[in-house]
Amino acid sequence: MQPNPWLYSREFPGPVNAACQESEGIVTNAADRLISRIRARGNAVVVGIDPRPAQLPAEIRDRFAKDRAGIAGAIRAFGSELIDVVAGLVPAVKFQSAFFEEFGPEGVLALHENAAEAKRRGLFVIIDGKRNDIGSTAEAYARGYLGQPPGNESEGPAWEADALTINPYLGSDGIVPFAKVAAERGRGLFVLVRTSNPSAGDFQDLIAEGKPVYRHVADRLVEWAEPLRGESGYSALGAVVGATYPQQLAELRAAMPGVIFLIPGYGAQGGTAADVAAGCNADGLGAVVNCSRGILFAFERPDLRERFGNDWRGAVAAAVGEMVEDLAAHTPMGKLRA
Ligand SMILES: O=c1ccn([C@@H]2O[C@H](COP(=O)(O)O)[C@@H](O)[C@H]2O)c(=O)[nH]1
Repeated sequence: MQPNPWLYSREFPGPVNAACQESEGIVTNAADRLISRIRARGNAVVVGIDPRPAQLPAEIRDRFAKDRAGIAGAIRAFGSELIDVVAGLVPAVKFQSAFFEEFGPEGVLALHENAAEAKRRGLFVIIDGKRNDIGSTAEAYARGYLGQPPGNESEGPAWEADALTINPYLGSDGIVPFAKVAAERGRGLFVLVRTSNPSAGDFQDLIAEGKPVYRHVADRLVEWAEPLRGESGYSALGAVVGATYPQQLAELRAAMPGVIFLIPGYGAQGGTAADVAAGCNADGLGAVVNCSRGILFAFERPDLRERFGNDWRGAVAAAVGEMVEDLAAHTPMGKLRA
Protein backbone atom coordinates (compact mmCIF):
# COMPACT_ATOMS: atom_id res chain seq x y z
CA MET A 1 0.00 0.00 0.00
CA GLN A 2 1.37 3.44 -0.92
CA PRO A 3 1.59 6.12 1.75
CA ASN A 4 -0.57 9.17 1.17
CA PRO A 5 1.82 12.03 0.29
CA TRP A 6 -0.73 14.83 -0.06
CA LEU A 7 -1.71 15.55 3.46
CA TYR A 8 -2.43 19.27 3.12
CA SER A 9 -4.92 21.36 5.02
CA ARG A 10 -5.12 24.73 6.67
CA GLU A 11 -3.17 23.41 9.63
CA PHE A 12 -0.91 20.99 7.79
CA PRO A 13 1.34 23.46 5.95
CA GLY A 14 2.94 20.98 3.58
CA PRO A 15 3.09 17.37 2.56
CA VAL A 16 4.08 15.15 5.42
CA ASN A 17 7.23 13.11 5.22
CA ALA A 18 5.56 10.01 3.94
CA ALA A 19 8.91 8.28 3.61
CA CYS A 20 8.99 7.69 7.35
CA GLN A 21 8.60 4.09 8.31
CA GLU A 22 5.82 2.60 10.34
CA SER A 23 6.74 -1.04 10.38
CA GLU A 24 8.44 -3.36 7.96
CA GLY A 25 9.28 -0.33 5.86
CA ILE A 26 5.70 0.57 4.97
CA VAL A 27 3.56 3.38 6.35
CA THR A 28 -0.02 2.24 6.68
CA ASN A 29 -2.94 4.27 7.94
CA ALA A 30 -3.77 3.43 11.58
CA ALA A 31 -7.53 3.53 10.96
CA ASP A 32 -7.13 1.05 8.12
CA ARG A 33 -5.13 -1.27 10.37
CA LEU A 34 -7.76 -1.06 13.09
CA ILE A 35 -10.62 -1.68 10.66
CA SER A 36 -8.85 -4.67 9.14
CA ARG A 37 -8.29 -6.18 12.60
CA ILE A 38 -11.94 -5.59 13.48
CA ARG A 39 -12.99 -7.39 10.30
CA ALA A 40 -10.55 -10.23 10.97
CA ARG A 41 -11.78 -10.78 14.53
CA GLY A 42 -15.47 -10.10 13.69
CA ASN A 43 -15.87 -7.78 16.66
CA ALA A 44 -14.88 -4.32 17.87
CA VAL A 45 -14.00 -5.07 21.48
CA VAL A 46 -11.06 -3.31 23.10
CA VAL A 47 -9.71 -5.01 26.21
CA GLY A 48 -8.72 -2.25 28.60
CA ILE A 49 -5.57 -3.15 30.51
CA ASP A 50 -5.93 -1.30 33.82
CA PRO A 51 -3.95 -3.55 36.18
CA ARG A 52 -5.20 -2.56 39.62
CA PRO A 53 -2.66 -4.30 41.88
CA ALA A 54 -5.07 -5.20 44.69
CA GLN A 55 -7.24 -7.08 42.19
CA LEU A 56 -4.57 -9.09 40.42
CA PRO A 57 -5.08 -12.85 40.66
CA ALA A 58 -3.54 -14.13 43.91
CA GLU A 59 -1.57 -16.68 41.94
CA ILE A 60 0.30 -13.84 40.22
CA ARG A 61 0.60 -11.52 43.24
CA ASP A 62 2.12 -14.35 45.29
CA ARG A 63 4.96 -14.80 42.81
CA PHE A 64 6.31 -11.29 43.42
CA ALA A 65 7.67 -9.17 46.26
CA LYS A 66 5.37 -6.59 47.78
CA ASP A 67 7.61 -3.60 47.12
CA ARG A 68 7.16 -1.23 44.19
CA ALA A 69 9.41 -3.15 41.84
CA GLY A 70 7.72 -6.41 42.82
CA ILE A 71 4.26 -5.06 42.17
CA ALA A 72 5.41 -3.68 38.81
CA GLY A 73 6.69 -7.19 38.04
CA ALA A 74 3.29 -8.67 38.93
CA ILE A 75 1.58 -6.11 36.70
CA ARG A 76 3.89 -6.97 33.83
CA ALA A 77 3.31 -10.71 34.28
CA PHE A 78 -0.46 -10.22 34.44
CA GLY A 79 -0.40 -8.04 31.31
CA SER A 80 1.67 -10.59 29.45
CA GLU A 81 -0.61 -13.51 30.31
CA LEU A 82 -3.68 -11.43 29.58
CA ILE A 83 -2.35 -10.53 26.14
CA ASP A 84 -1.84 -14.22 25.51
CA VAL A 85 -5.51 -14.89 26.35
CA VAL A 86 -7.05 -12.06 24.32
CA ALA A 87 -4.72 -11.81 21.30
CA GLY A 88 -6.79 -14.23 19.24
CA LEU A 89 -10.14 -12.87 20.39
CA VAL A 90 -10.20 -9.10 19.96
CA PRO A 91 -8.72 -6.52 17.59
CA ALA A 92 -7.26 -4.11 20.14
CA VAL A 93 -6.08 -3.42 23.65
CA LYS A 94 -5.96 -0.13 25.51
CA PHE A 95 -3.36 0.37 28.21
CA GLN A 96 -4.33 2.80 30.95
CA SER A 97 -1.00 4.48 31.57
CA ALA A 98 -1.95 5.64 35.10
CA PHE A 99 -1.98 2.11 36.49
CA PHE A 100 1.59 1.62 35.30
CA GLU A 101 2.96 5.09 36.01
CA GLU A 102 1.90 4.88 39.65
CA PHE A 103 4.70 2.35 40.17
CA GLY A 104 7.36 4.69 38.84
CA PRO A 105 10.09 3.65 36.42
CA GLU A 106 9.45 -0.07 36.90
CA GLY A 107 5.76 0.47 36.15
CA VAL A 108 6.54 2.46 33.02
CA LEU A 109 8.92 -0.28 31.90
CA ALA A 110 6.13 -2.83 32.43
CA LEU A 111 3.87 -0.73 30.21
CA HIS A 112 6.56 -0.56 27.55
CA GLU A 113 7.10 -4.32 27.59
CA ASN A 114 3.38 -5.16 27.63
CA ALA A 115 2.69 -2.74 24.76
CA ALA A 116 5.51 -4.20 22.68
CA GLU A 117 4.26 -7.71 23.35
CA ALA A 118 0.68 -6.80 22.41
CA LYS A 119 1.94 -5.34 19.16
CA ARG A 120 4.02 -8.45 18.43
CA ARG A 121 0.88 -10.52 18.98
CA GLY A 122 -0.93 -8.55 16.27
CA LEU A 123 -3.13 -6.41 18.51
CA PHE A 124 -3.83 -2.75 17.76
CA VAL A 125 -2.27 -0.98 20.73
CA ILE A 126 -3.81 2.14 22.25
CA ILE A 127 -2.00 3.96 25.05
CA ASP A 128 -4.50 5.87 27.13
CA GLY A 129 -2.28 8.67 28.36
CA LYS A 130 -4.55 11.67 27.63
CA ARG A 131 -1.45 13.67 26.83
CA ASN A 132 -1.15 17.27 25.75
CA ASP A 133 0.57 20.59 26.39
CA ILE A 134 1.62 23.76 24.58
CA GLY A 135 2.64 23.18 20.97
CA SER A 136 6.40 22.68 21.43
CA THR A 137 5.87 20.29 24.35
CA ALA A 138 3.08 18.50 22.48
CA GLU A 139 5.64 17.94 19.71
CA ALA A 140 7.86 16.09 22.19
CA TYR A 141 4.96 13.96 23.41
CA ALA A 142 4.02 13.23 19.81
CA ARG A 143 7.58 12.24 18.86
CA GLY A 144 7.85 10.11 21.98
CA TYR A 145 4.58 8.18 21.82
CA LEU A 146 3.95 8.09 18.09
CA GLY A 147 7.14 8.89 16.25
CA GLN A 148 10.84 8.93 16.79
CA PRO A 149 12.62 10.75 19.61
CA PRO A 150 15.73 12.69 18.55
CA GLY A 151 18.83 10.51 18.49
CA ASN A 152 19.71 7.33 16.77
CA GLU A 153 17.04 6.61 14.16
CA SER A 154 18.05 2.97 13.99
CA GLU A 155 16.83 2.50 17.57
CA GLY A 156 13.27 2.73 16.28
CA PRO A 157 10.31 4.26 18.07
CA ALA A 158 10.47 4.62 21.85
CA TRP A 159 6.90 3.34 22.34
CA GLU A 160 4.99 0.63 20.51
CA ALA A 161 1.70 2.49 20.31
CA ASP A 162 -0.63 2.38 17.33
CA ALA A 163 -2.60 5.18 18.90
CA LEU A 164 -2.59 7.58 21.82
CA THR A 165 -5.43 9.36 23.61
CA ILE A 166 -5.05 13.12 23.79
CA ASN A 167 -6.78 15.96 25.58
CA PRO A 168 -7.99 18.82 23.35
CA TYR A 169 -8.20 21.44 26.11
CA LEU A 170 -5.14 23.36 24.91
CA GLY A 171 -6.60 23.98 21.46
CA SER A 172 -5.22 23.40 18.01
CA ASP A 173 -1.54 23.93 18.82
CA GLY A 174 -1.85 20.97 21.14
CA ILE A 175 -3.50 18.81 18.48
CA VAL A 176 -1.70 19.61 15.24
CA PRO A 177 1.74 18.30 16.37
CA PHE A 178 0.15 14.95 17.22
CA ALA A 179 -1.79 14.85 13.95
CA LYS A 180 1.35 15.57 11.93
CA VAL A 181 3.38 12.82 13.56
CA ALA A 182 0.44 10.42 13.35
CA ALA A 183 0.19 11.08 9.60
CA GLU A 184 3.93 10.72 9.04
CA ARG A 185 4.27 7.54 11.03
CA GLY A 186 1.00 5.78 10.36
CA ARG A 187 -0.19 6.19 13.94
CA GLY A 188 -3.56 7.12 15.35
CA LEU A 189 -5.08 9.47 17.91
CA PHE A 190 -8.23 9.46 19.96
CA VAL A 191 -9.20 12.95 21.10
CA LEU A 192 -11.43 13.33 24.18
CA VAL A 193 -14.75 14.71 22.94
CA ARG A 194 -17.43 13.65 25.44
CA THR A 195 -16.03 11.61 28.29
CA SER A 196 -17.86 8.91 30.25
CA ASN A 197 -17.38 10.23 33.79
CA PRO A 198 -20.22 11.62 35.94
CA SER A 199 -18.92 15.21 35.86
CA ALA A 200 -18.15 15.18 32.13
CA GLY A 201 -20.76 17.87 31.58
CA ASP A 202 -19.20 20.37 34.03
CA PHE A 203 -17.17 21.89 31.21
CA GLN A 204 -17.95 19.80 28.13
CA ASP A 205 -21.65 20.74 28.13
CA LEU A 206 -21.19 24.47 28.66
CA ILE A 207 -22.75 26.44 25.83
CA ALA A 208 -20.40 28.69 23.91
CA GLU A 209 -21.43 30.50 20.74
CA GLY A 210 -24.70 28.54 20.68
CA LYS A 211 -23.42 25.00 21.10
CA PRO A 212 -21.87 22.84 23.80
CA VAL A 213 -18.11 22.83 24.16
CA TYR A 214 -17.94 19.14 23.18
CA ARG A 215 -19.58 20.05 19.84
CA HIS A 216 -16.91 22.67 19.24
CA VAL A 217 -14.27 19.99 19.81
CA ALA A 218 -16.16 17.57 17.54
CA ASP A 219 -16.53 20.10 14.73
CA ARG A 220 -12.83 20.98 14.75
CA LEU A 221 -11.90 17.33 14.99
CA VAL A 222 -13.82 16.60 11.79
CA GLU A 223 -11.57 19.16 10.02
CA TRP A 224 -8.39 17.76 11.56
CA ALA A 225 -9.47 14.21 10.75
CA GLU A 226 -9.92 14.71 7.03
CA PRO A 227 -6.23 14.62 5.97
CA LEU A 228 -5.72 11.41 7.94
CA ARG A 229 -8.50 9.51 6.20
CA GLY A 230 -7.41 6.09 4.98
CA GLU A 231 -8.61 3.69 2.31
CA SER A 232 -11.23 2.32 4.71
CA GLY A 233 -12.88 5.76 4.63
CA TYR A 234 -12.04 6.24 8.31
CA SER A 235 -9.55 8.69 9.74
CA ALA A 236 -6.58 7.86 11.94
CA LEU A 237 -7.79 10.72 14.10
CA GLY A 238 -10.59 9.34 16.25
CA ALA A 239 -12.72 10.52 19.16
CA VAL A 240 -13.34 9.31 22.71
CA VAL A 241 -17.07 9.35 23.42
CA GLY A 242 -18.44 7.65 26.53
CA ALA A 243 -21.07 4.90 26.49
CA THR A 244 -22.69 6.50 29.52
CA TYR A 245 -24.17 9.36 27.46
CA PRO A 246 -26.05 7.62 24.62
CA GLN A 247 -27.83 10.78 23.51
CA GLN A 248 -24.57 12.61 22.88
CA LEU A 249 -23.14 9.46 21.35
CA ALA A 250 -25.94 9.45 18.75
CA GLU A 251 -25.60 13.17 18.12
CA LEU A 252 -21.84 12.90 17.67
CA ARG A 253 -22.08 9.83 15.42
CA ALA A 254 -24.19 11.88 13.02
CA ALA A 255 -21.86 14.88 13.28
CA MET A 256 -18.59 13.02 12.77
CA PRO A 257 -18.76 10.68 9.79
CA GLY A 258 -15.50 8.90 9.09
CA VAL A 259 -14.28 9.36 12.67
CA ILE A 260 -13.76 6.20 14.71
CA PHE A 261 -15.14 6.38 18.23
CA LEU A 262 -13.29 4.81 21.11
CA ILE A 263 -16.18 4.18 23.51
CA PRO A 264 -15.29 3.63 27.18
CA GLY A 265 -17.85 3.24 29.96
CA TYR A 266 -19.30 -0.13 28.97
CA GLY A 267 -19.71 -2.44 31.98
CA ALA A 268 -18.35 -1.15 35.29
CA GLN A 269 -19.45 2.43 34.59
CA GLY A 270 -22.98 1.36 33.68
CA GLY A 271 -22.93 1.69 29.89
CA THR A 272 -24.77 -1.11 28.07
CA ALA A 273 -24.64 -2.55 24.57
CA ALA A 274 -27.93 -0.78 23.82
CA ASP A 275 -26.27 2.51 24.81
CA VAL A 276 -23.30 1.81 22.57
CA ALA A 277 -25.49 1.03 19.55
CA ALA A 278 -25.85 4.69 18.63
CA GLY A 279 -22.08 5.04 18.34
CA CYS A 280 -21.59 2.77 15.35
CA ASN A 281 -22.68 2.94 11.75
CA ALA A 282 -25.32 0.72 10.14
CA ASP A 283 -22.65 -1.71 8.90
CA GLY A 284 -21.30 -2.17 12.43
CA LEU A 285 -18.11 -0.20 11.84
CA GLY A 286 -17.14 3.22 13.17
CA ALA A 287 -16.58 2.40 16.83
CA VAL A 288 -14.55 0.26 19.18
CA VAL A 289 -15.85 -0.43 22.67
CA ASN A 290 -13.51 -0.60 25.65
CA CYS A 291 -14.09 -2.70 28.73
CA SER A 292 -11.39 -2.83 31.42
CA ARG A 293 -12.54 -3.97 34.89
CA GLY A 294 -15.41 -6.06 33.50
CA ILE A 295 -12.95 -8.25 31.60
CA LEU A 296 -9.73 -8.10 33.62
CA PHE A 297 -11.33 -9.00 36.90
CA ALA A 298 -14.09 -11.24 35.57
CA PHE A 299 -12.70 -14.04 37.77
CA GLU A 300 -14.13 -12.17 40.78
CA ARG A 301 -17.69 -12.69 39.49
CA PRO A 302 -19.41 -15.43 41.53
CA ASP A 303 -20.91 -17.11 38.42
CA LEU A 304 -17.54 -17.25 36.64
CA ARG A 305 -15.74 -18.30 39.83
CA GLU A 306 -18.15 -21.20 40.01
CA ARG A 307 -17.42 -22.16 36.41
CA PHE A 308 -13.69 -21.51 36.32
CA GLY A 309 -12.49 -21.70 39.93
CA ASN A 310 -8.96 -20.27 40.06
CA ASP A 311 -8.62 -20.32 36.28
CA TRP A 312 -8.71 -16.52 35.85
CA ARG A 313 -7.67 -16.83 32.19
CA GLY A 314 -10.79 -18.90 31.46
CA ALA A 315 -12.94 -16.26 33.18
CA VAL A 316 -11.32 -13.49 31.11
CA ALA A 317 -11.94 -15.36 27.86
CA ALA A 318 -15.55 -16.03 28.90
CA ALA A 319 -16.11 -12.34 29.72
CA VAL A 320 -14.71 -11.32 26.33
CA GLY A 321 -17.03 -13.84 24.65
CA GLU A 322 -20.03 -12.46 26.57
CA MET A 323 -19.19 -8.91 25.55
CA VAL A 324 -18.81 -9.90 21.89
CA GLU A 325 -22.22 -11.63 22.03
CA ASP A 326 -23.83 -8.72 23.84
CA LEU A 327 -22.61 -6.17 21.28
CA ALA A 328 -23.56 -8.47 18.39
CA ALA A 329 -27.08 -8.89 19.77
CA HIS A 330 -27.83 -5.26 20.60
CA THR A 331 -25.85 -3.19 18.10
CA PRO A 332 -25.13 -3.28 14.36
CA MET A 333 -21.77 -4.83 15.31
CA GLY A 334 -23.42 -8.21 14.79
CA LYS A 335 -22.83 -7.56 11.09
CA LEU A 336 -19.07 -7.73 11.62
CA ARG A 337 -19.31 -11.48 11.94
CA ALA A 338 -18.59 -13.24 8.70
O1 LIG B 1 -14.11 9.15 28.95
C1 LIG B 1 -13.33 8.27 29.32
C2 LIG B 1 -12.03 8.21 28.88
C3 LIG B 1 -11.25 7.16 29.29
N1 LIG B 1 -11.70 6.22 30.14
C4 LIG B 1 -10.79 5.12 30.52
O2 LIG B 1 -11.35 3.89 30.02
C5 LIG B 1 -11.19 2.86 30.97
C6 LIG B 1 -12.54 2.40 31.46
O3 LIG B 1 -12.38 1.37 32.42
P1 LIG B 1 -13.62 0.47 32.95
O4 LIG B 1 -13.00 -0.36 34.02
O5 LIG B 1 -14.12 -0.33 31.80
O6 LIG B 1 -14.64 1.42 33.47
C7 LIG B 1 -10.31 3.45 32.07
O7 LIG B 1 -8.96 3.22 31.70
C8 LIG B 1 -10.59 4.92 32.00
O8 LIG B 1 -9.53 5.70 32.49
C9 LIG B 1 -12.98 6.29 30.57
O9 LIG B 1 -13.46 5.44 31.34
N2 LIG B 1 -13.78 7.31 30.14
